[in-house]
Amino acid sequence: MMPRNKHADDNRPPLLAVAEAKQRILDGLGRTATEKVSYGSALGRTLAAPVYAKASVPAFDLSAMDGYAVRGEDVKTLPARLTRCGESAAGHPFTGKVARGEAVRIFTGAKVPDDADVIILQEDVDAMSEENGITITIKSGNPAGKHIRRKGLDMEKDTPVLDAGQHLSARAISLCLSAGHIELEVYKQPRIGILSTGDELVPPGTTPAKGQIVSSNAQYLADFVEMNGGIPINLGIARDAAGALAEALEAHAELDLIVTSGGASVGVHDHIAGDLDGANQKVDTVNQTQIDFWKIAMRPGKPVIFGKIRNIPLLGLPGNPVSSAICAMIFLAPAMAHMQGRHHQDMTFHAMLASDLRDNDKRQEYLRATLAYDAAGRAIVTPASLQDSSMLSVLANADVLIMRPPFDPARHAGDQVTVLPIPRLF
Ligand SMILES: Nc1nc2c(c(=O)[nH]1)N[C@H]1C(S)=C(S)[C@@H](COP(=O)(O)OP(=O)(O)OC[C@H]3O[C@@H](n4cnc5c(N)ncnc54)[C@H](O)[C@@H]3O)O[C@H]1N2
Ligand code: MOO
Repeated sequence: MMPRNKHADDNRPPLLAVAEAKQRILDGLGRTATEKVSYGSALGRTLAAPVYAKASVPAFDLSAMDGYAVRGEDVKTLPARLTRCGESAAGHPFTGKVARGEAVRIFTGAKVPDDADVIILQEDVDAMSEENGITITIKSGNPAGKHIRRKGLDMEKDTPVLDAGQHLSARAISLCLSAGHIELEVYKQPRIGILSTGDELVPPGTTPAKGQIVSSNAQYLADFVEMNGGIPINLGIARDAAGALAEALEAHAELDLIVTSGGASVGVHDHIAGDLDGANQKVDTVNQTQIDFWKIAMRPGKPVIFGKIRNIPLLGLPGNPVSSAICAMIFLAPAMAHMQGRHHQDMTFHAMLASDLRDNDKRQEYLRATLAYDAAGRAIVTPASLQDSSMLSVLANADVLIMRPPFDPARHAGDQVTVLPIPRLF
């Protein structure tokens, strides 16, 4: 009988699918508490309560054009001669009424005077001056109501304009201001601890000695957390030793999520999974560790881990910089959205392949690729020829990830594939 290979794990369960891994991460995360913030600090936050319009916007009927406000009955027959009786400008409304035979000079954004129901563009009017009392000639008209923005067109008083869970973009914040709000109820920013692991790592700014490398993952993850509305907490670099994870957390109890990079795989120097399943803990009950899953059907990103330590959820990302970066896009972005009460939706589209791809195996794949448009405006995607998960040079120059499901058959130049844009900041 052949001796059993110590490293083989032939009875291993099938790797967890990416979608299921994502769902299990979301299921394992709570929402942060809520707080009120001023509009100037609200960018990127998520609304915890719906926003209602405090007043109708516009608050009164406005002219959408520069011209003259008249009564429809006066311009049924053209040309029509009317007397200019006043002016309505933005911020300076005409307070009188428009009588028969009269016209009010009006400008874009100005209140439409009472009794006027037609706006005539100034291009359609002969007027000798900008004086009140002059006679003007209307050469052509517009139907009643055209070029008038009615009261409540944008929002009606007391109606909802944004739902809870809405991401506060600059657009959404300007809507809130227009709706009369200067304070918004939002989810607190999740505090995300970032721990790098590896005896070879030195912090940026340190010249690596032989065998050492500069740690680049932690800064990527910190930027990623910040751009996704969280507060990154640098937990430093843990050495490749059993129990190093718990030690690194000692001074950091107030975390909503821990993200580690490295030490996720199966080597004897990889300790994250071991630290989580209790095998490396002397007193397991102190650290309250749990492992939900380890290893998923994803390339790059196979050794991803999800678990808990001291009741804090932990997402263990692989050390390879490209794996860590892509796993953040696929798992950390939706996780952070979820913690802040928001649903994350990957925005994918289809593009035409510029070169052939061989058939895929059992792992869902995310290929680094560049995007260009041909003369007909079609999106053309070119996968990088080298896809090694250590190659930041490829990732940093990529525009999109080509997403390939497990067992995707061979694809050929000209085929349509699904692509996921890499946001410019990442
Ligand atoms: N026998 C097997 N070996 C490996 C497997 C496997 O299934 N069986 N999986 C491979 C895959 S896939 C990946 S991904 C890696 C992930 O390994 P780890 O998460 O344990 O990562 P490390 O070994 O710690 O590091 C990998 C690589 O990345 C560099 N690194 C680590 N941290 C950083 C950082 N903060 N900044 C920059 N670079 C970093 C590290 O020096 C290594 O070169 O495992 C495979 N092995
Ligand atoms: O899955 Mo690893 O993340 O190939 O490099």
